[in-house]
Amino acid sequence: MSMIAAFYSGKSILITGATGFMGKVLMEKLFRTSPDLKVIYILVRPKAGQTTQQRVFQILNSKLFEKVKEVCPNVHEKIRAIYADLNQNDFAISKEDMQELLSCTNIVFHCAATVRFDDHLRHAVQLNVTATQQLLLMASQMPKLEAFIHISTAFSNCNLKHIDEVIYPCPVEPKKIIDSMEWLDDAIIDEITPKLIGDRPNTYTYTKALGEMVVQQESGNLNIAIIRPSIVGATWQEPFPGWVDNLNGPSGLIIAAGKGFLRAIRATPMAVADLIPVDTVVNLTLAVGWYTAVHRPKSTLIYHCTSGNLNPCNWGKMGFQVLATFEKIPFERAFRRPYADFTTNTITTQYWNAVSHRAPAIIYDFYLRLTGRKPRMTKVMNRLLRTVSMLEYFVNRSWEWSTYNTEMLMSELSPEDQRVFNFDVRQLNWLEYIENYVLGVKKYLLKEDMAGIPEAKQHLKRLRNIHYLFNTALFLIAWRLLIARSQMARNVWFFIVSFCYKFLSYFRASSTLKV
Ligand SMILES: CCCCCCCCCCCCCCCCCCCCCCCCCCCCCC(=O)SCCNC(=O)CCNC(=O)[C@H](O)C(C)(C)COP(=O)(O)OP(=O)(O)OC[C@H]1O[C@@H](n2cnc3c(N)ncnc32)[C@H](O)[C@@H]1OP(=O)(O)O
Ligand SMILES: NC(=O)C1=CN([C@@H]2O[C@H](COP(=O)(O)OP(=O)(O)OC[C@H]3O[C@@H](n4cnc5c(N)ncnc54)[C@H](OP(=O)(O)O)[C@@H]3O)[C@@H](O)[C@H]2O)C=CC1
Repeated sequence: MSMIAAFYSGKSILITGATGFMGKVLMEKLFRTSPDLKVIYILVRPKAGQTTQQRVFQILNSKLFEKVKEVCPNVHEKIRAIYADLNQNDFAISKEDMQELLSCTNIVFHCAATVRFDDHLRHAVQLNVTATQQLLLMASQMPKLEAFIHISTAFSNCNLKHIDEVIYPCPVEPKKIIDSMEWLDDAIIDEITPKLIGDRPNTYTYTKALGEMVVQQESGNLNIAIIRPSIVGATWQEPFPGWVDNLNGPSGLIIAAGKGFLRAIRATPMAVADLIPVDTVVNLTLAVGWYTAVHRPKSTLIYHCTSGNLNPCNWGKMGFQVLATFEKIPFERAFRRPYADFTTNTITTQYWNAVSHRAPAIIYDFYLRLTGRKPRMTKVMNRLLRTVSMLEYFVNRSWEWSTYNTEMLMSELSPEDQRVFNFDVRQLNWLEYIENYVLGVKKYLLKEDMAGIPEAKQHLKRLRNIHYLFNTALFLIAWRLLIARSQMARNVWFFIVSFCYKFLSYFRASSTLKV
């Protein structure tokens, strides 16, 4: 019997960010492996016209939860959605709900965050720093609390090259930042943001680093651990391979490449692609929850959940495998044939952006206008290129994360726990994983049917023919213009034509002789 699974039985667990990518997989695994847990409280806000209950209903009725319903048929009764907005005081939780949370919670998993790179500093601080502080305050009032697990990111210290499992302080104290956000106006915040984030690339990584400092400073007597995942990708094994439900990280780029919008990227092929499957992160998180509660380490332990130092893969290999998978499993209605290149040169990037991205978008929009439709491709392309430019920082550098605590924890697990809560990335076969990832993007994000693959392949053939025709026409036009202007070009042209004519005449004469 798994000790970790047994540990969660009968427990009341509080999860923030349960409606997010990682939160859903965390809930799924908990219900599937510990169906006897008492209750999972989730802090949810209404969104996109859905009430909190409707959101939970939708999650539980999704494909991700199909296996859970077999193992834990009363899952609806074990999940308690609590109306909450982490941007508000006391999270806008009602008094009764707050009382219940404070008196019953045994374990907290804090996953909620804004993961947008371009979020305004005020908002990123509110969610990634202030809300963490408030949650810790709540946790300190929970008499039954056994462990508080905070999800950070391996990139919180991406300004460093080698990162240990320790908290690195930021120059300005988080408390000062929180206070200043109360009274500074947006214009001043905009002005000081570059100075505050320093050599980090965005407000996300900066505020996640501040969040860690808050955890350290406010930990008091709590049993706390911090998990730092790198780039979280689709599921590797559980509950089934390839599950993904948002565009973050590589998923959006896989779509953009598969649909033929993105054909070149400024990326270093040899740089380490530190991707980590979401189920691996969740398995480590649950193991850390158990270890922190049962072994009560004296200090806050940080666990790196990364792949680079144990089973490295680089962006070149990853890009190549993504492209190879498109050959077998193409996406439907592609704009152009998927083709791609990595370049590390800024001028080449600008050239590719103009020739391979913007020009086809402009031509397509011209075609849309001619056929009486609204042009849209240039706008889509501009947004895509903006997104790509924000991700470039992460595909042109390599980091080294030490993983002593993570490896120590692995050695502490029983063989059964190592199997059920597997977070050993050395067992990951990248080629297989990437193929399943692309397939998952097609099925779960794009919602495309496998039956459409032959038609998608036909469509790609048509695109190839259009591409050849277009290039030939372009060549002939360019050549014609050149001939009109240059005597030398004319001479070359007549030489080629007469050579071809002689060759054909010889060929015809020799075949006549044979007859
Ligand atoms: C020698 C080798 C030869 C091989 C040749 C192969 C070459 C291949 C070259 C190109 C093909 C590539 C193939 C793919 C290969 C894999 C390569 C993958 C590279 C992946 C890089 C990932 C780096 C991630 C780093 C993460 C580090 C930190 C990790 C964390 O801790 S947090 C989680 C990460 N967070 C995020 O990812 C959030 C990022 N997103 C944002 O911040 C915002 O969305 C935004 C980018 C600022 C855009 O904001 P907007 O205001 O414009 O609005 P919105 O968010 O609504 O989105 C706008 C439109 O953009 C779409 N979109 C959103 N995200 C992505 C995305 N990641 N990729 C693509 N598109 C995205 C969104 O859908 C909107 O679209 P619209 O509705 O049509 O307008
Ligand atoms: N994805 C990745 O590549 C990585 C993620 N991480 C970390 O993992 C954690 C989970 O990330 P991930 O699941 O990918 O992120 P998502 O963006 O998918 O989920 C974020 C979650 O936070 C919730 N949330 C945001 N704002 C509020 C609010 N004001 N009130 C209540 N809830 C709110 C969201 O709720 P709602 O659905 O209502 O918006 C959602 O449930 C984060 O801490 C992130 O920093 C770390 C490394 C990499």
